[in-house]
Amino acid sequence: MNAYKRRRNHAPDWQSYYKNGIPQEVIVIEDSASPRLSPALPAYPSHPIQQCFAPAAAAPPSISSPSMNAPLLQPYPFQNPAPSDANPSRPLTNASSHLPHPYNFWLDHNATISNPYAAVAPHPQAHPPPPPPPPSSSFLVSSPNTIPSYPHPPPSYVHLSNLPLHPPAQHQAPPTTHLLRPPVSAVPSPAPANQHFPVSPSQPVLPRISLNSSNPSYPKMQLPPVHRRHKIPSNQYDSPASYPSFFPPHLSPHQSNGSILPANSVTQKPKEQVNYSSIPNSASATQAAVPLSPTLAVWLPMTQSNFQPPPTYTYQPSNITNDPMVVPDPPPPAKLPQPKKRKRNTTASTKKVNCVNVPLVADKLNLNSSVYDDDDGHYKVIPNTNFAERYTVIRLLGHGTFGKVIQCYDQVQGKHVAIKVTRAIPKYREASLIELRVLQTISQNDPTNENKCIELKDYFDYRKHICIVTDLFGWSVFDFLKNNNYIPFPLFHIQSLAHQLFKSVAFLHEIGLVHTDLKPENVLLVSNASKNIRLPYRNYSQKLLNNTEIRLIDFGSATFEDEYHSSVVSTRHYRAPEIILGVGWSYPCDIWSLGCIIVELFTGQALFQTHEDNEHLVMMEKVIGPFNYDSISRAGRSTQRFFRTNGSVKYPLSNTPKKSTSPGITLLLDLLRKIFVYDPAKRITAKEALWHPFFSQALSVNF
Ligand SMILES: Nc1ncnc2c1ncn2[C@@H]1O[C@H](COP(=O)(O)OP(=O)(O)OP(=O)(O)O)[C@@H](O)[C@H]1O
Repeated sequence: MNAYKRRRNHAPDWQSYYKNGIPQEVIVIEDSASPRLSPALPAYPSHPIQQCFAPAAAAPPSISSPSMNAPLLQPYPFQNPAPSDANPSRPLTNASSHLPHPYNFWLDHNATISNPYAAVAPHPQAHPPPPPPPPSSSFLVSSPNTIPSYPHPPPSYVHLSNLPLHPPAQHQAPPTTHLLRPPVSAVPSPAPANQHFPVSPSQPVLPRISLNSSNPSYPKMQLPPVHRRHKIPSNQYDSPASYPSFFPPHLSPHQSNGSILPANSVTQKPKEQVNYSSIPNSASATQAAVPLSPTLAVWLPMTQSNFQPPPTYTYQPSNITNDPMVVPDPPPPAKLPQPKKRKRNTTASTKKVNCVNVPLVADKLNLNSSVYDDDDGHYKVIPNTNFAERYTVIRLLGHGTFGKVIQCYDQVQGKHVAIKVTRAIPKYREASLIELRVLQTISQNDPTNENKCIELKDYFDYRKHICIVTDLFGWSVFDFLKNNNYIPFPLFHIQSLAHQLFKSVAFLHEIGLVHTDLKPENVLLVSNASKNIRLPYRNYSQKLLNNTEIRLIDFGSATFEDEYHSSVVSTRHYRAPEIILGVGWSYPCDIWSLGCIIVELFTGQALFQTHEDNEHLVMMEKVIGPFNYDSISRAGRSTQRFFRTNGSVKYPLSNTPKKSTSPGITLLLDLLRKIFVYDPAKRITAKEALWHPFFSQALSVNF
């Protein structure tokens, strides 16, 4: 609700990130002591992964994101030479020489984590967080370097028949529990031999699905099955052609004019067997006995500077292929179609609640309000007191400008619930009526709660406080991050969290709602029960969630697209540029916020840590690229005031404190590239994002 407050000033020691070497095994310690952390965290940022994504000198224009004239996110290891932020004198041409190998962290073989979606512990907030850990000499953050497993070609376009696994001779028993893949039902039926995955008898075959697919808590990844991949609803990003950056430049099927090369015009090199074991690889010694997953088997060699692609990687439009699993593509268009102007009207079946009647619960004691309210109209939380003749107050869960959230015991249903008790002040009471209306609309349109927004269980007016009753959940994602010393989530958890978020937001947008306040604090874990994982190269343990299921909360600022929009929405760090520039906002502002959240899950840090408009814009300029000069010159005076005559953001200002720093943070994901598009009309939608290949890649337990 509160768009204006906050927060966060911490800085992990990125320098000592890998200083003790690469991980070789994971030890799982059940119920071990809290992690030991370092109190001294030097200034952010200086992590090599950030240096990898320095602005490109001459990046090609993005076909699918025309507004990004010069995309600044350059993937490791395909980046153009460019000086890094942290060390401008050092070009990044030879990133692999100073970066740890991204796949050193592929722990397929050694990971011993059994089903991470198993037990659901009692509500975590019933147990106070562990005391602050003792200081340690080093602070290591888990690996944002897992990111370079992306970009990669979607499995259905990759023919691996001739790809040797490395090294077959030393293959050991395939892992059984750690390859996290979508449920069986969501995965395309296996390809015939020698077509998509290595299946020759001399080559080991990794299990394609090893997670218990019947586990209902695992989010259903919406994989585009092979035979349907050209039948997804038509939009900007629904075909292989929409993902040009997916392919390394020399493999791209796209010509510079945007058209797709016909398959037979792609240069075919003589068929050759690539000897991957001869590729210099700092990880080879430790990974010698680790079988590679299909995705890794493709991308590990590609990360080497001397990699020569075997001809089997060549993209072929499927009308030429003999693969019976692939439906022929339509003939390639001469020019990629311009993205259509997308209209996201609410569907005809959307039920919009227009009137909320809040039942009154009488106060039998008829006390003076000063007994139960403080001076600000907040309800005083006193444990073990009666609340609304039905609940017993247990404890305070959280509070904001608009009120408090209290854990209560429901004597009728015999279970714990969360009650949001709004301040007894007219404007906050009105705001909570808006939230109630939104929650009712959500319930009516998703009665079985498939879309993981918080469910309204009850509501009433008690002692002049509007009260909203919901199920009780665990920590917010932000609280978990904080309690894990801001150690980033592993990539396979980020995949799951991001997929659920996009699904919830796609649903909200479908019914005509913009959330407007998406942030890690408003994403609750159903349970924050976790394991303590101790990595041998760290001298402390870290938490690994047992279950990544989440619920989206705080619909206090949610706005129907066709109704009044306040001029400023969103919490600062997650605020989209169109809101700052005052040029009008809609659904895409949620997508921007989701992008910021995803980066935060990757890094443990808010992407745009600022409290000032110009500084915020200059940070965006640094991370994403220059704003569009034409649209600035067409914008009104109030927008133009942020820019110089050449279109760059005015910064620093005369009153900017000297020590104010720029974030220097950039992270590359193709998905983020499509999210962080200045023009909201060209930004990827939540529905489109659900089809993004990031969500269909199989990820291993990876730190
Ligand atoms: N159902 C729930 N289960 C457990 N904790 C909850 C629940 N709902 C809310 N909380 C806790 O209360 C906090 C505040 O909730 P919420 O964001 O809905 O209130 P708010 O007044 O709008 O807060 P803000 O002003 O910070 O946006 C959450 O961050 C979360 O920690």
